[in-house]
Amino acid sequence: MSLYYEAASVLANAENVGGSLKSRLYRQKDLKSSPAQLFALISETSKWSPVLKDERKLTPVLALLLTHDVLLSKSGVAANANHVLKLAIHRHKARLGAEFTKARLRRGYATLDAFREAANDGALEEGHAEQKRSRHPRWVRVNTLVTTVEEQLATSFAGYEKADKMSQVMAASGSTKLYFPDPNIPNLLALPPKIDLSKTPAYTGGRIILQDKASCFPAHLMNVTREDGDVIDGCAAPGNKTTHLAAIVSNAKSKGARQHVIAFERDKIRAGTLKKMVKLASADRIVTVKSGADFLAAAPEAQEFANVGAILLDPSCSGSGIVGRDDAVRMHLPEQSATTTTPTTNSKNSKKRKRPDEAKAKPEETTTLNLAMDDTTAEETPVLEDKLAERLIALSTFQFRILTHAMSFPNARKITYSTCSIHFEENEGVVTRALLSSVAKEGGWSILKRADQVDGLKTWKRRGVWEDGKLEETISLDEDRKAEICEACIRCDKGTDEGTMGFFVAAFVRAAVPNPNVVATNGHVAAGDEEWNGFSDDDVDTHRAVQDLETSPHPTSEHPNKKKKKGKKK
Ligand SMILES: C[S@@+](CC[C@H](N)C(=O)[O-])C[C@H]1O[C@@H](n2cnc3c(N)ncnc32)[C@H](O)[C@@H]1O
Repeated sequence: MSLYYEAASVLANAENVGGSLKSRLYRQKDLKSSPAQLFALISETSKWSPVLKDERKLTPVLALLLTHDVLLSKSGVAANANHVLKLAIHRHKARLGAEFTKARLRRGYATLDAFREAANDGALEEGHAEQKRSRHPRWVRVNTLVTTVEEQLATSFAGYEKADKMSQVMAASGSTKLYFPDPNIPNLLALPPKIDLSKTPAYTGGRIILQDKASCFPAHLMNVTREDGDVIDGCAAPGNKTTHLAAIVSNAKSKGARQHVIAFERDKIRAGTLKKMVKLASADRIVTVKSGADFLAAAPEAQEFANVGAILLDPSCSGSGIVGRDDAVRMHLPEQSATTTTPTTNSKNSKKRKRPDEAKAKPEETTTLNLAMDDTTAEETPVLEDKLAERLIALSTFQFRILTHAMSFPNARKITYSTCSIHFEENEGVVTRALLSSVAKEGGWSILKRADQVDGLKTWKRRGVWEDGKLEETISLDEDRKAEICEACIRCDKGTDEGTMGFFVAAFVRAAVPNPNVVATNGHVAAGDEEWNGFSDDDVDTHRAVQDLETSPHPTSEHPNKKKKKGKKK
């Protein structure tokens, strides 16, 4: 019977453990219930919580979880017949059933099935009509390592109709069988926002990958050819861009080249997710995962990177472009003041011993609880407004370092740099500072102009936006140069008709490097490119620096606003 107590404790998250709901459940080693069962209970209950929160006889979270199971779970409450919670909820079963029917009729649903469909579509949420207008489609990338779009349309999406416009897909309910082929990214389909593909054989078998459109831009913009040799993904987990790169590389490979993707991931736990995703996508024959490996510590001139001609960088960022995912859990809790009787009490005077998981639970201060459902996006957590300026300095310092480090790989000819941030500092700011850096100038790097970008992205209309006053005063660019940089940068905005999250990507190129395939055979780098040695193992742990600016200042002096930080208390 720990199921409900454990679910309540996970939801209360008294210890403020970070990460998505799924990662918290799977990381917690002392759970008695299965993480999958807990996840199912919490996510299903959340769908019904706008209705069920009106139950006022139990502690808020327990009331929701138990009411859900007593009314809506096929097998009822998962407990022995004489368990205190089961008895408590069953005492109210008849009344709950009657209230539930009234709630259904009040909302205008004639049958339970119609009510269920509305819950699954999010229609029970307040402001649903408003949200519907700016909904985020379910983007599906067909994994061409194992299948084709044609095959998926004939099998996994058999019976789906092709929409004429994106707007039709965005407004459709979760049960509408509709798709829209994306005009910018090959092998990408937009499906209705609330569609649940997570249990389909195509998803669990790795034939389709749920990846936001914007997140497909970097690998596509890279436009990998067989001449590019191996490709590094410098910040890879959970691996959406890695497997996308692998699919593109495999396409080039079929024309005769032997190319690999080398995926760096500094966080070992996230590297575990990355490995699973790579295997699931059947990309393990192409991708080598470097688990726990810091890309900043990779020696550019090492033999293992001699054939690296392209580097994709999608480093940690503020995550300010991430949209509230449609599959996020939004739990509506009963009002705290409404808690009247509880089978186990949190009252100070109670003589009854508290269960440890209950004792940990802090009182719900809000009536809604928002939880990220899974880890398939990024590792970013929202930044508080008052900490934003500091975080942006820390993040952009790290981003600049990682980008210029990539520029120091002697045989690299292409780099993409992306973030899911909307901030100039992390985007056009980093790009400009990197372009003006000595490593870029000496290495002959320039930004990939719009006219030279791959089909599909050349025509993408959202471009970079310049913000004066955000770079240090010593950087002075004329208006033409600013406009040129912005035109080369690609942006995606959230809440638009295009159905993307907020995103930024730019690419860098250079021509004057030897053919990587030739270099790979002799293992030597071209003369003249050796001066830049990248960063050593002794450099600061940037991840810590990103998370804690106060205690771990950055060693590089190249950040524009760093001077302003001088003298700051550490
Ligand atoms: C924004 S996420 C990457 C998302 C990924 N590209 C995708 O599309 O699935 C950034 C990742 O980079 C990792 N990371 C940050 N700094 C790194 C470094 N110096 N070396 C290797 N990995 C790093 C973080 O742990 C995190 O998993």
